[in-house]
Order: sequence, then C-alpha cells, then structure tokens
Amino acid sequence: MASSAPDPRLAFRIPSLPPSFYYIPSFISPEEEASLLSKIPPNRWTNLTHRRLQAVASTLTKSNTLLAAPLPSYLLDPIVTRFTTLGIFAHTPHKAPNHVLVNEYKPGEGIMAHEDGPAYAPVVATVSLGGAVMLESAVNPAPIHIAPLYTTHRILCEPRSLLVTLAPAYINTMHCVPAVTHDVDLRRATVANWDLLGEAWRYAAADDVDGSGGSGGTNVRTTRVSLTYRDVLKVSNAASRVLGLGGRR
Ligand SMILES: O=C(O)CCC(=O)C(=O)O
Ligand SMILES: [Fe+2]
Repeated sequence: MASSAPDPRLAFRIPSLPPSFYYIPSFISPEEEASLLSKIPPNRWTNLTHRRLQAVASTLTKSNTLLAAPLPSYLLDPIVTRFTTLGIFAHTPHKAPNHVLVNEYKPGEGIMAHEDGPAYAPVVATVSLGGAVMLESAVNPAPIHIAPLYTTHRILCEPRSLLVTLAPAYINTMHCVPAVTHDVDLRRATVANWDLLGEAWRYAAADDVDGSGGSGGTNVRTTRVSLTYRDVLKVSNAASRVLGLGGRR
C-alpha cells in the first residue's frame, strides 16, 4: 500500500539531532552553483561586523511585515521548483518561500547564536555555495531566557548542499556559524550529519578516511554564501502597490 511506503525524505533526516533537520548533499550541480554565484547582485550588500547580507526582495518592516514583491528569477529556478517537488514549504501559509536572506562569510567570519524567530513560518531551507562551514545548533530545553543552552550539535554545510530546519527544531534551538578560519576535529562522532555528507572524505583526517577516529579532519574556510529561504507570515500587498515600495535593498 502506498501509504505504508517509507517517506523518502526520512533518508535525509539527520538522525542524531532533535526533529527536524534534513541534510541533502549535492542539492544543486556545480554549474548551477556557479550560475547562482554570478547572479547575486554585487551592489546590494549590507556590511555587518562578521558577514555581509542581502535581504531579498527587501528587508522586513519593523512589524515583521514583508512588502509583497516576487523573488528574482535566479533564486526561483531551479531551487524553488525542487522545494516544491520535495514539499518543503507545503505546510507554510504561502506554500512557498517569499523571502531570502543571502549571507556571505569570508574565512574568520560567522553569525552569532540566534533564533530565526516568529516573523517566519517554522521552516528554513539553506543552500550553501562556495565553501563549507560548520553550523552549530544548540538545543534549548526551556525558553531561552529561562535556561542556559546545553547540548551543541555540529552540522557541516557542504557547498551545493541543502539544510532544512523544521519545527520543533526551528523553535527549540539556536544556531550559529563560528567566526573561525578552520573548522577542526571533523569526524563521525563530532559532526551530526557525517553519514549524510556527499564528500566526507574531503573533510576527514588523512589517517581517518571513514571519520570514525583519529585526530579528526579540518575544513579550511573559503568564502561561503548561504541562500536562506523562508516564508514570512505577514505580507502586505497594499503597501507595496500604493507606496511603490518593496524594491530590493
Ligand atoms: O549561513 C547560514 O547557514 C545561517 C544563516 C542564518 O542563520 C540566518 O541567516 O539566519
Ligand atoms: Fe538563522
């Protein structure tokens, strides 16, 4: 019976993590990666202390409202088409992403621990381009202002991969990208998605190609761009029509 067939998406769930993180290596091809990198507008970056950022199509208003504007076509195809096939945004209010935060990290850069918060439906789909980085996720057993963080998990985001974070992980965890030039001690015991990596051998120590022991490998950071797709809950069509807003920052 079709209903008893295993959900193919489960193959990509990171099993050692709390629900739900999914990791898909080689979500896009090297050609698609190069094309995406060439289409990111060079003049729309906002420089932050440890990374630079583009909010596409625009920055949310103070009330966390998106002024309706279509995503540019380079961010839609093929990525959003594949999201639709996988049903990633099937249960969000708009059934599709309507906002993308594009981050760029040079070696030594990162993003401090944070939650993505209530402006969005609890789904983030992140495509990595360029270099690999370690994303750290800290599970919080209680509301963040009451209890300190405990268990930290490490997720290696390879170039061309897709990382999907769904509720309850979206709500119960904080995440960061450490601002380092090298991600060290890479092996099965310390990298939650080791067995889902497309090219784990690249990151293993020379004496430890299966990642199970040894001294652990190192990822030497190079510039990495992340495309983080989200569905903003509050969308204003009126404001963008009347005020002519909604342009890209
Ligand atoms: O670059 C990443 O993978 C994480 C970015 C992030 O956490 C964010 O934009 O909220
Ligand atoms: Fe985030």
